[in-house]
Amino acid sequence: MNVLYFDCMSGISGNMTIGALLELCDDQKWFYECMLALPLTHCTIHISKEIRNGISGTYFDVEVDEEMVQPERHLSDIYKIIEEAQIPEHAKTLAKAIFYRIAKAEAKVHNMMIEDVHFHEVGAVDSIIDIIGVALLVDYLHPDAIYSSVVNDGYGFIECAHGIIPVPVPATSEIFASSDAIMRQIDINTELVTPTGAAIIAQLADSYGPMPAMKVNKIGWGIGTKQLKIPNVLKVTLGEIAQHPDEVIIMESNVDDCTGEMLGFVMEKMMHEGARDVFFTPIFMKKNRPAYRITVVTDEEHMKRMEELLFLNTTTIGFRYRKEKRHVLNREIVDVKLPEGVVKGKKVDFEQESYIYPEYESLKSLSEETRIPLKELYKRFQREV
Ligand SMILES: O=C([S-])c1cc(C(=O)S)c[n+]([C@@H]2O[C@H](COP(=O)(O)O)[C@@H](O)[C@H]2O)c1
Ligand code: NI
Repeated sequence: MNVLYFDCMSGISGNMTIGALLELCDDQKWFYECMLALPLTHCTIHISKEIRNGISGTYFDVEVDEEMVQPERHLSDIYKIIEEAQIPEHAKTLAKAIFYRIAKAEAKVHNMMIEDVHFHEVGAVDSIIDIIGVALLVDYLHPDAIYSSVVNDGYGFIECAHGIIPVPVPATSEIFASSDAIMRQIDINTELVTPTGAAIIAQLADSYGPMPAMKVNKIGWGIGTKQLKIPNVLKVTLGEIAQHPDEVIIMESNVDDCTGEMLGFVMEKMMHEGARDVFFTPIFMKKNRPAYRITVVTDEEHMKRMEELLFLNTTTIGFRYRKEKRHVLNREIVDVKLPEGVVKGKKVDFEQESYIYPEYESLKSLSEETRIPLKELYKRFQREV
């Protein structure tokens, strides 16, 4: 599974993200062409190599012609620009979702309706270019998952169109408050996370924490505008990890009046009709009744059918359900040759090791064919892998 890991040691902004992601692309020509085709005028894109504390990276900057007054833009105007851009549909959806986060936060901070928010700095031409650019690059790199470090912001005050405002700036705080993002303040007396940067990471990151174990393939450094005592860089790592994040639905019901035959029957039906797993746990219910908890592991697609099977085939009159995250290892079915025949095995990789486990049905068939006991074939299988 290909992943991107954002190390937001010096916070995050739109231009730092573009700089870092550009360094991860083998070919950048298509990116310039898409950006130049955007329906925005009186601005020039500059891409250069710069150094912060000895670390070289890509500095992406949009120079806006100050002489030309840009129109005041609402969210609907920005959506129109995104819609008209010659970019893939997925990049458009992503760019709109990032802008929506900013608009929602601005509306909350300034006590306005989202439709009435008009963008001055956040939402000016450079932010539009930054956000569309980020969406394009993420679409191009199409990672299976994106993780982030805890996002560092500074402290103190900064001056912007509103006057002097505290750091983290109100829009950034709001964006984080309405997402799962995890942030902290570090000992740097300025803004490290811009509202655009906050909206990008809040939209992209699946989770926050230290970098997971991965095979590192490439590193991109995005340079921040300010000179700080720490390196003002965003480090994005492109890597591969063996785990695959996934979501399942867990349905549960406690029954004290269901026979063993009914339970066995419903389990068979559910497994046949797409449940990932069904199991029973002995429990003691109210009124000291020995009973069973029925647990069904399923997905969105099969949940409705599982509900029908549960109500039709057991005595239950209700169930609880929840979504749970899970991590599974990537797996591949392989043939393992034994002197007696071929057995199918499940091959999984974890960190530097590979493991192969026999597929029971395949082992059972060979045992029936050869009359060699299953446990003996199991031992022979282990010797071959
Ligand atoms: O323009 C507006 S409304 C604005 C609001 C806020 C709030 O926190 S509210 C902050 N700022 C500052 O503008 C610059 C540019 O931000 P980008 O995200 O476009 O890079 C930045 O310093 C913000 O803190 C502007
Ligand atoms: Ni504002």
